[in-house]
Amino acid sequence: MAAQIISGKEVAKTIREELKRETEELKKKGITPGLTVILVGDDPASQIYVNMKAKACEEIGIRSEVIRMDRSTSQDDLLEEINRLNQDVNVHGILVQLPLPKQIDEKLIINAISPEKDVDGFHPVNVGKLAIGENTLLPCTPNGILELIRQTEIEIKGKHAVVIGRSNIVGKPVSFLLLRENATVTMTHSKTKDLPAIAKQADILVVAIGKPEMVTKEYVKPGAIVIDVGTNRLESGKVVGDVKFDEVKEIASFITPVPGGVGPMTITMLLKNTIEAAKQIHHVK
Ligand SMILES: NC(=O)C1=CN([C@@H]2O[C@H](COP(=O)(O)OP(=O)(O)OC[C@H]3O[C@@H](n4cnc5c(N)ncnc54)[C@H](OP(=O)(O)O)[C@@H]3O)[C@@H](O)[C@H]2O)C=CC1
Ligand SMILES: Nc1nc(=O)c2c([nH]1)NC[C@@H]1CN(c3ccc(C(=O)N[C@@H](CCC(=O)O)C(=O)O)cc3)C=[N+]21
Repeated sequence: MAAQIISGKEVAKTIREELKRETEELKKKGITPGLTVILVGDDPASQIYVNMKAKACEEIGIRSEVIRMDRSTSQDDLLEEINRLNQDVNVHGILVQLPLPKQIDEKLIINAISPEKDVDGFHPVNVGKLAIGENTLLPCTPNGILELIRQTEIEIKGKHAVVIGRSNIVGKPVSFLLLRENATVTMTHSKTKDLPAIAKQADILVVAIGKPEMVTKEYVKPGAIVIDVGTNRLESGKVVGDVKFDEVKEIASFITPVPGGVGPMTITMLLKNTIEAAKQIHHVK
Protein backbone atom coordinates (compact mmCIF):
# COMPACT_ATOMS: atom_id res chain seq x y z
CA MET A 1 0.00 0.00 0.00
CA ALA A 2 1.29 3.45 -0.82
CA ALA A 3 2.61 5.63 2.00
CA GLN A 4 0.77 8.49 3.60
CA ILE A 5 2.46 11.74 2.75
CA ILE A 6 3.30 13.92 5.74
CA SER A 7 2.75 17.48 4.61
CA GLY A 8 5.26 19.65 6.41
CA LYS A 9 3.64 22.59 4.74
CA GLU A 10 0.28 21.88 6.39
CA VAL A 11 1.79 21.10 9.80
CA ALA A 12 3.87 24.26 9.58
CA LYS A 13 0.79 26.31 8.78
CA THR A 14 -1.03 25.08 11.87
CA ILE A 15 1.94 25.75 14.14
CA ARG A 16 2.50 29.20 12.64
CA GLU A 17 -1.08 30.18 13.45
CA GLU A 18 -0.40 29.26 17.07
CA LEU A 19 2.89 31.20 17.03
CA LYS A 20 1.12 34.21 15.59
CA ARG A 21 -1.27 34.24 18.56
CA GLU A 22 1.63 33.86 20.96
CA THR A 23 3.44 36.79 19.33
CA GLU A 24 0.32 38.94 19.70
CA GLU A 25 0.17 38.07 23.41
CA LEU A 26 3.82 39.02 23.87
CA LYS A 27 3.29 42.32 22.09
CA LYS A 28 0.52 43.14 24.57
CA LYS A 29 3.18 42.75 27.24
CA GLY A 30 5.42 45.19 25.38
CA ILE A 31 7.74 42.57 23.89
CA THR A 32 8.15 42.25 20.13
CA PRO A 33 10.24 39.18 19.29
CA GLY A 34 13.05 40.16 16.92
CA LEU A 35 15.21 38.05 14.62
CA THR A 36 18.32 39.24 12.82
CA VAL A 37 19.70 37.15 9.98
CA ILE A 38 23.19 37.85 8.68
CA LEU A 39 23.94 36.86 5.12
CA VAL A 40 27.53 37.13 3.95
CA GLY A 41 28.00 36.98 0.18
CA ASP A 42 25.55 36.33 -2.63
CA ASP A 43 25.02 32.57 -2.76
CA PRO A 44 21.71 32.19 -4.65
CA ALA A 45 20.31 29.37 -2.47
CA SER A 46 21.14 31.34 0.69
CA GLN A 47 19.35 34.39 -0.74
CA ILE A 48 16.22 32.31 -1.24
CA TYR A 49 16.31 30.85 2.29
CA VAL A 50 16.98 34.20 3.92
CA ASN A 51 14.07 35.81 2.08
CA MET A 52 11.80 32.92 3.07
CA LYS A 53 12.79 33.40 6.71
CA ALA A 54 12.11 37.15 6.63
CA LYS A 55 8.72 36.62 4.99
CA ALA A 56 7.75 33.99 7.57
CA CYS A 57 8.64 36.38 10.41
CA GLU A 58 6.57 39.13 8.89
CA GLU A 59 3.55 36.85 8.54
CA ILE A 60 3.40 36.06 12.23
CA GLY A 61 4.41 39.50 13.52
CA ILE A 62 8.04 38.90 14.48
CA ARG A 63 10.30 41.86 13.76
CA SER A 64 12.95 40.72 11.32
CA GLU A 65 16.03 42.29 9.91
CA VAL A 66 18.46 40.96 7.32
CA ILE A 67 22.02 42.24 7.40
CA ARG A 68 23.70 41.66 4.05
CA MET A 69 27.47 41.76 4.07
CA ASP A 70 29.83 41.67 1.13
CA ARG A 71 31.40 38.32 0.22
CA SER A 72 34.84 39.76 0.97
CA THR A 73 33.83 40.67 4.57
CA SER A 74 36.58 39.96 7.08
CA GLN A 75 36.13 37.69 10.05
CA ASP A 76 36.71 40.61 12.42
CA ASP A 77 34.01 42.71 10.81
CA LEU A 78 31.53 39.87 11.11
CA LEU A 79 32.53 39.30 14.75
CA GLU A 80 32.02 42.98 15.47
CA GLU A 81 28.53 42.84 14.00
CA ILE A 82 27.66 39.80 16.11
CA ASN A 83 28.93 41.50 19.26
CA ARG A 84 26.76 44.49 18.53
CA LEU A 85 23.70 42.23 18.08
CA ASN A 86 24.51 40.29 21.25
CA GLN A 87 24.12 43.56 23.13
CA ASP A 88 21.07 44.88 21.29
CA VAL A 89 18.08 44.41 23.63
CA ASN A 90 15.65 44.41 20.72
CA VAL A 91 17.33 41.43 19.07
CA HIS A 92 16.32 38.08 20.55
CA GLY A 93 17.52 35.76 17.83
CA ILE A 94 20.70 35.89 15.74
CA LEU A 95 21.19 33.60 12.75
CA VAL A 96 24.27 33.63 10.56
CA GLN A 97 23.34 31.92 7.32
CA LEU A 98 25.71 29.07 6.44
CA PRO A 99 27.85 28.35 4.52
CA LEU A 100 30.21 31.29 5.04
CA PRO A 101 32.93 32.44 2.61
CA LYS A 102 36.19 30.57 3.11
CA GLN A 103 38.13 33.41 4.77
CA ILE A 104 35.76 33.10 7.73
CA ASP A 105 36.00 30.36 10.35
CA GLU A 106 32.46 29.04 10.86
CA LYS A 107 33.19 27.61 14.32
CA LEU A 108 34.55 30.89 15.59
CA ILE A 109 31.46 32.74 14.38
CA ILE A 110 29.01 30.26 15.92
CA ASN A 111 30.94 30.50 19.18
CA ALA A 112 30.61 34.27 19.19
CA ILE A 113 26.79 34.26 19.18
CA SER A 114 25.36 34.59 22.66
CA PRO A 115 23.91 31.13 23.49
CA GLU A 116 20.64 32.68 24.62
CA LYS A 117 20.19 34.30 21.18
CA ASP A 118 21.37 31.24 19.26
CA VAL A 119 18.07 30.40 17.55
CA ASP A 120 19.83 27.86 15.29
CA GLY A 121 20.86 25.86 18.35
CA PHE A 122 24.39 25.55 16.93
CA HIS A 123 26.41 27.05 19.81
CA PRO A 124 28.49 24.44 21.70
CA VAL A 125 26.71 25.34 24.94
CA ASN A 126 23.33 24.56 23.38
CA VAL A 127 24.63 21.44 21.62
CA GLY A 128 26.06 20.26 24.93
CA LYS A 129 22.78 20.86 26.74
CA LEU A 130 20.94 18.90 24.08
CA ALA A 131 23.44 16.05 24.38
CA ILE A 132 23.02 15.82 28.17
CA GLY A 133 19.26 16.26 28.01
CA GLU A 134 18.90 19.78 29.45
CA ASN A 135 16.29 22.21 28.18
CA THR A 136 17.65 24.56 25.57
CA LEU A 137 16.97 26.15 22.19
CA LEU A 138 16.68 23.12 19.91
CA PRO A 139 18.19 23.09 16.42
CA CYS A 140 15.43 23.91 13.93
CA THR A 141 15.62 21.15 11.34
CA PRO A 142 15.94 18.30 13.89
CA ASN A 143 13.14 19.73 16.01
CA GLY A 144 10.97 20.05 12.90
CA ILE A 145 11.72 16.44 11.98
CA LEU A 146 10.58 15.24 15.41
CA GLU A 147 7.38 17.22 15.01
CA LEU A 148 6.72 15.51 11.66
CA ILE A 149 7.33 12.07 13.16
CA ARG A 150 4.87 12.91 15.97
CA GLN A 151 2.26 13.65 13.30
CA THR A 152 2.22 9.97 12.37
CA GLU A 153 1.07 9.16 15.93
CA ILE A 154 3.45 6.20 15.87
CA GLU A 155 5.31 5.81 19.15
CA ILE A 156 9.03 6.55 18.84
CA LYS A 157 10.00 4.70 22.03
CA GLY A 158 11.79 1.42 21.30
CA LYS A 159 11.80 1.92 17.53
CA HIS A 160 14.99 1.53 15.52
CA ALA A 161 15.87 4.87 13.97
CA VAL A 162 18.62 5.00 11.36
CA VAL A 163 20.00 8.44 10.52
CA ILE A 164 22.00 8.82 7.31
CA GLY A 165 24.38 11.80 7.58
CA ARG A 166 26.22 13.07 10.68
CA SER A 167 26.50 16.80 10.12
CA ASN A 168 26.42 19.17 13.08
CA ILE A 169 23.30 20.86 11.76
CA VAL A 170 21.12 17.83 11.00
CA GLY A 171 22.42 14.27 11.43
CA LYS A 172 24.02 14.54 14.87
CA PRO A 173 21.37 16.66 16.61
CA VAL A 174 18.44 14.67 15.16
CA SER A 175 20.12 11.54 16.51
CA PHE A 176 20.29 13.12 19.98
CA LEU A 177 16.62 14.06 19.81
CA LEU A 178 15.56 10.58 18.71
CA LEU A 179 17.64 9.08 21.48
CA ARG A 180 15.98 11.40 23.97
CA GLU A 181 12.64 10.02 22.73
CA ASN A 182 13.94 6.53 23.53
CA ALA A 183 14.50 5.29 20.00
CA THR A 184 17.42 2.95 19.39
CA VAL A 185 19.56 5.08 17.13
CA THR A 186 22.09 4.10 14.48
CA MET A 187 24.14 6.93 12.98
CA THR A 188 25.56 6.33 9.52
CA HIS A 189 27.76 8.34 7.15
CA SER A 190 29.93 8.17 4.04
CA LYS A 191 32.29 5.58 5.56
CA THR A 192 29.50 3.22 6.65
CA LYS A 193 29.79 -0.24 5.09
CA ASP A 194 26.77 -1.83 3.47
CA LEU A 195 24.54 1.16 4.11
CA PRO A 196 21.47 -0.23 2.30
CA ALA A 197 21.38 -3.26 4.64
CA ILE A 198 21.61 -1.04 7.76
CA ALA A 199 19.08 1.48 6.48
CA LYS A 200 16.72 -1.40 5.72
CA GLN A 201 16.55 -2.23 9.43
CA ALA A 202 15.04 1.15 10.22
CA ASP A 203 11.52 1.66 11.51
CA ILE A 204 12.30 5.36 11.18
CA LEU A 205 14.73 6.42 8.46
CA VAL A 206 16.03 10.00 8.47
CA VAL A 207 18.02 10.94 5.39
CA ALA A 208 20.26 14.04 5.40
CA ILE A 209 23.13 13.61 2.96
CA GLY A 210 22.73 16.06 0.10
CA LYS A 211 22.81 13.49 -2.73
CA PRO A 212 19.81 13.77 -5.05
CA GLU A 213 17.59 10.67 -4.91
CA MET A 214 20.35 8.40 -3.60
CA VAL A 215 18.07 6.46 -1.27
CA THR A 216 16.13 3.95 -3.36
CA LYS A 217 13.70 1.26 -2.23
CA GLU A 218 16.67 -1.06 -1.58
CA TYR A 219 17.36 1.08 1.52
CA VAL A 220 13.86 0.95 2.94
CA LYS A 221 12.02 -1.63 5.03
CA PRO A 222 8.39 -1.96 4.00
CA GLY A 223 6.27 0.01 6.45
CA ALA A 224 9.08 2.36 7.56
CA ILE A 225 8.62 6.07 8.26
CA VAL A 226 10.91 7.96 5.86
CA ILE A 227 11.97 11.56 6.53
CA ASP A 228 13.79 13.22 3.64
CA VAL A 229 15.82 16.26 4.69
CA GLY A 230 17.73 16.63 1.42
CA THR A 231 17.13 19.79 -0.55
CA ASN A 232 18.96 19.50 -3.84
CA ARG A 233 18.46 22.06 -6.54
CA LEU A 234 19.02 20.44 -9.93
CA GLU A 235 20.30 22.34 -12.96
CA SER A 236 16.77 22.38 -14.32
CA GLY A 237 15.80 24.41 -11.25
CA LYS A 238 13.76 21.53 -9.83
CA VAL A 239 14.24 20.79 -6.12
CA VAL A 240 14.51 17.11 -5.16
CA GLY A 241 15.27 15.26 -1.95
CA ASP A 242 17.83 12.61 -1.09
CA VAL A 243 15.14 9.94 -1.40
CA LYS A 244 13.75 8.55 -4.64
CA PHE A 245 10.26 9.59 -3.68
CA ASP A 246 8.20 7.83 -6.37
CA GLU A 247 9.52 4.36 -5.65
CA VAL A 248 9.99 4.67 -1.88
CA LYS A 249 6.47 5.96 -1.35
CA GLU A 250 5.18 2.62 -2.64
CA ILE A 251 6.65 0.71 0.32
CA ALA A 252 6.97 3.19 3.22
CA SER A 253 4.12 3.77 5.69
CA PHE A 254 4.78 7.52 5.87
CA ILE A 255 7.05 9.73 3.80
CA THR A 256 7.85 13.45 3.64
CA PRO A 257 7.93 15.17 0.23
CA VAL A 258 10.54 17.64 -1.03
CA PRO A 259 9.60 20.44 -1.30
CA GLY A 260 6.84 20.79 1.26
CA GLY A 261 8.23 18.43 3.91
CA VAL A 262 11.05 19.22 6.32
CA GLY A 263 11.90 22.65 4.83
CA PRO A 264 8.80 24.53 5.98
CA MET A 265 9.21 22.97 9.43
CA THR A 266 12.78 24.29 9.75
CA ILE A 267 11.59 27.84 9.29
CA THR A 268 8.66 27.30 11.64
CA MET A 269 10.98 26.07 14.39
CA LEU A 270 13.16 29.13 13.83
CA LEU A 271 10.13 31.33 14.51
CA LYS A 272 9.34 29.25 17.58
CA ASN A 273 12.91 29.61 18.87
CA THR A 274 12.85 33.37 18.34
CA ILE A 275 9.69 33.64 20.46
CA GLU A 276 11.23 31.28 23.02
CA ALA A 277 14.42 33.35 23.20
CA ALA A 278 12.42 36.56 23.63
CA LYS A 279 10.46 34.99 26.49
CA GLN A 280 13.64 33.76 28.18
CA ILE A 281 15.43 37.07 27.81
CA HIS A 282 12.47 39.01 29.24
CA HIS A 283 11.69 36.37 31.88
CA VAL A 284 8.18 35.74 30.55
CA LYS A 285 6.70 32.24 31.02
N1 LIG B 1 15.13 21.10 4.75
C1 LIG B 1 15.94 21.74 5.56
O1 LIG B 1 15.50 22.50 6.37
C2 LIG B 1 17.40 21.52 5.50
C3 LIG B 1 17.90 20.77 4.47
N2 LIG B 1 19.22 20.48 4.41
C4 LIG B 1 19.65 19.60 3.33
O2 LIG B 1 19.98 18.33 3.88
C5 LIG B 1 21.07 17.76 3.19
C6 LIG B 1 22.20 17.47 4.17
O3 LIG B 1 22.64 18.68 4.74
P1 LIG B 1 23.86 18.76 5.78
O4 LIG B 1 23.62 17.82 6.88
O5 LIG B 1 24.09 20.17 6.05
O6 LIG B 1 25.01 18.21 4.80
P2 LIG B 1 26.59 17.97 5.02
O7 LIG B 1 27.16 18.02 3.66
O8 LIG B 1 27.11 18.83 6.09
O9 LIG B 1 26.63 16.47 5.55
C7 LIG B 1 26.30 15.40 4.75
C8 LIG B 1 26.43 14.10 5.53
O10 LIG B 1 26.05 13.04 4.66
C9 LIG B 1 27.07 12.06 4.65
N3 LIG B 1 27.17 11.46 3.32
C10 LIG B 1 27.56 12.06 2.18
N4 LIG B 1 27.53 11.18 1.17
C11 LIG B 1 27.13 10.01 1.68
C12 LIG B 1 26.94 8.72 1.13
N5 LIG B 1 27.13 8.47 -0.16
N6 LIG B 1 26.51 7.74 1.95
C13 LIG B 1 26.31 8.00 3.27
N7 LIG B 1 26.47 9.18 3.84
C14 LIG B 1 26.88 10.19 3.05
C15 LIG B 1 28.35 12.77 5.03
O11 LIG B 1 29.23 11.83 5.61
P3 LIG B 1 30.71 12.22 6.18
O12 LIG B 1 30.45 12.88 7.50
O13 LIG B 1 31.37 10.90 6.31
O14 LIG B 1 31.30 13.13 5.17
C16 LIG B 1 27.84 13.82 6.01
O15 LIG B 1 27.80 13.31 7.32
C17 LIG B 1 21.42 18.76 2.08
O16 LIG B 1 20.72 18.39 0.92
C18 LIG B 1 20.89 20.07 2.62
O17 LIG B 1 20.56 20.97 1.60
C19 LIG B 1 20.09 20.92 5.39
C20 LIG B 1 19.64 21.70 6.43
C21 LIG B 1 18.26 22.09 6.53
N1 LIG C 1 22.51 29.15 9.95
C1 LIG C 1 21.79 28.39 9.15
N2 LIG C 1 20.62 27.89 9.59
C2 LIG C 1 19.86 27.11 8.80
O1 LIG C 1 18.78 26.62 9.21
C3 LIG C 1 20.30 26.85 7.45
C4 LIG C 1 21.52 27.41 7.04
N3 LIG C 1 22.24 28.17 7.90
N4 LIG C 1 21.99 27.18 5.79
C5 LIG C 1 21.24 26.40 4.82
C6 LIG C 1 20.29 25.40 5.46
C7 LIG C 1 19.15 24.96 4.56
N5 LIG C 1 17.94 25.39 5.21
C8 LIG C 1 16.66 25.28 4.68
C9 LIG C 1 15.59 25.96 5.20
C10 LIG C 1 14.35 25.92 4.62
C11 LIG C 1 14.13 25.17 3.50
C12 LIG C 1 12.78 25.19 2.88
O2 LIG C 1 11.86 25.81 3.39
N6 LIG C 1 12.56 24.53 1.74
C13 LIG C 1 11.29 24.54 1.07
C14 LIG C 1 11.40 25.13 -0.32
C15 LIG C 1 12.55 24.61 -1.14
C16 LIG C 1 12.79 25.47 -2.38
O3 LIG C 1 11.86 25.61 -3.19
O4 LIG C 1 13.90 26.00 -2.52
C17 LIG C 1 10.72 23.13 1.02
O5 LIG C 1 11.47 22.17 1.19
O6 LIG C 1 9.52 23.03 0.80
C18 LIG C 1 15.17 24.43 2.97
C19 LIG C 1 16.41 24.47 3.57
C20 LIG C 1 18.26 26.04 6.37
N7 LIG C 1 19.57 26.07 6.56
